[in-house]
Parts: sequence; structure tokens; C-alpha cells
Amino acid sequence: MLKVAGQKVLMASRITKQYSCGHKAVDQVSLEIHKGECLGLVGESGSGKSTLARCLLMLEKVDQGEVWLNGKPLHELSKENMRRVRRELQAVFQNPAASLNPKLKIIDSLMEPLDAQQDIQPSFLKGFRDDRKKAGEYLLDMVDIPSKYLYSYPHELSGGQKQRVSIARAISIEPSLIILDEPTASLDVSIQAKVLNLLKDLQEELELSYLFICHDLAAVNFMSQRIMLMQQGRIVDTCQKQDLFSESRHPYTKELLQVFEA
Ligand SMILES: Nc1ncnc2c1ncn2[C@@H]1O[C@H](COP(=O)(O)OP(=O)(O)OP(=O)(O)O)[C@@H](O)[C@H]1O
Repeated sequence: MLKVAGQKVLMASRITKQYSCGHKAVDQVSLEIHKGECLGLVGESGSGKSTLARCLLMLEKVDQGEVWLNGKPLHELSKENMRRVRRELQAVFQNPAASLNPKLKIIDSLMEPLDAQQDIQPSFLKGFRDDRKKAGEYLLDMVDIPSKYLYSYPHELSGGQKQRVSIARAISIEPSLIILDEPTASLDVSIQAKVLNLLKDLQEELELSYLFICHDLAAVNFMSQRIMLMQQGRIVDTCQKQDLFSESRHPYTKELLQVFEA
């Protein structure tokens, strides 16, 4: 289903990030993400996708540009205010092993956002939000992980299971937007499709908005309603998914499509 006309969740304007070595990793990038939409961002290695993600998450100081989340100017917020807004913006990164503290049981990593933000009452945990075991089991069930893993440590789970836990943790506080930065890149090929299917199902079920970053155009095409192409720090093409194969596409898009079709 195409959902692009709804309320704007994220608006970024002219984001620019130059590293001290002088390299402009992100150059004047503007984008919008609407409620319930998955915006795909594709580009080859080194094109600036992860830097852009870190800028949107305010993990990287931008040199220029603005980022608005649900009408709030993230680029102007103090650290304290940013912490409060953080609940509306979650991320899942490439390496699930690095996202989960090896010394914490799954329940403790999973419940970390809810433990830290007691005022949040996710609609899907209504009636048992403060029952950590029940809430943890429910969250694991949402990502198809058996509840027996609740008291396991990360090393007892496979890579795919760890990434599912990271996804459950990201959705646990009902964020407005999840930035998915190569969420399947470190997984076996056989597992990748399952995780993408899970992400797509969750997006539809919970009306989540995603920025889905990936170097694989096939995966981006599967996940997204709209697609942006990034090359050398700039957005060179943006299109609706159904226009991806149109003749009028940018030469770089056509180049990536050739790889995709091959
Ligand atoms: N901390 C840093 N200091 C200096 N240069 C950096 C830094 N981080 C990234 N870069 C450079 O910025 C450019 C963009 O990197 P980035 O990781 O954002 O690209 P990417 O598209 O996400 O690539 P990949 O798909 O390989 O992760 C690259 O040339 C990279 O070498």
C-alpha cells in the first residue's frame, strides 16, 4: 500500500557534514518521511548513507542544515531535551552484537528503553507495561523469538535472533520513526529475507515510519514506498517505487538497476 501523503514525521533540510580531513560526506541533503512510510536510501559503499543517518540521529554534529522531528527542531535541542525526544526516534544498526550489552540478559537490554522512560505507555503493552516478564515476552513474540530466551545472554542467540531483539527494543517505545542502517548486512543471506519480512510486517501492523538504508537496491525496492539514491554525499535521484524502472531515471540509478537486474 502506498502511504506518502500523510503527516510529515521527519523533515531534514540541506544537511551537510564535512569531516576534519576536508571530506564532505554529506552534501546539502534534504528529505521528508511521512507517517507510515518507508523511505529507502540506497548508494554504494562510502556514499555517505551512514553519516547521514548519524546526522539525523544527532549522533554527529552537522555543519549545516536542519532536522525536524514531529515539528521539533532536533538541531536546536539541548542534550537533555534531545534525550526526551529520543523516544520518538529509534535506530537499528548493522551489527546486533555491538548493540546488545554482552553482560546483560536479553530482558534487561530489551526493556532498557521502557525502564528508562517510565512515562511511556505503548498501546500494545496496555495493561501489563510494568510487568517486565510479560512485557518482555510480548515484545519477543512480536519479533518471533521464543520467550525462553528472555533470560539468556546475547552469546546464546544467533545473529538473526540478536537483530530481532534489537528490532523489538526499537519498537518497544512506539517511536515515530526508526532509522534502519543496513539492518541485515551482517546476517546470513538465508536470514536476511526473513528479517526484512518481519520489518515490513511490523511497519504495516504498527504504522511505523522507516528510513531504510541499504546498499542493496533489491532490498530497498522490496521495503520502500519511495527511494532515494545517494552518490558522493548527494541525493542524485528520488522516485516512487513504481517509477524506479522509468526511462527518466538518473544515470546512477540506471547503473545500480543493471546490477540489480543481473
Ligand atoms: N569519522 C570519519 N572521519 C573521516 N571520514 C569519515 C568518517 N566517517 C566516514 N567517513 C568518510 O565519509 C564517507 C561516507 O562514509 P559513510 O560510512 O557515511 O558511507 P556509507 O554510504 O554508509 O558506506 P557503507 O555502506 O560502506 O557503510 C566515506 O568516504 C568515509 O570514508
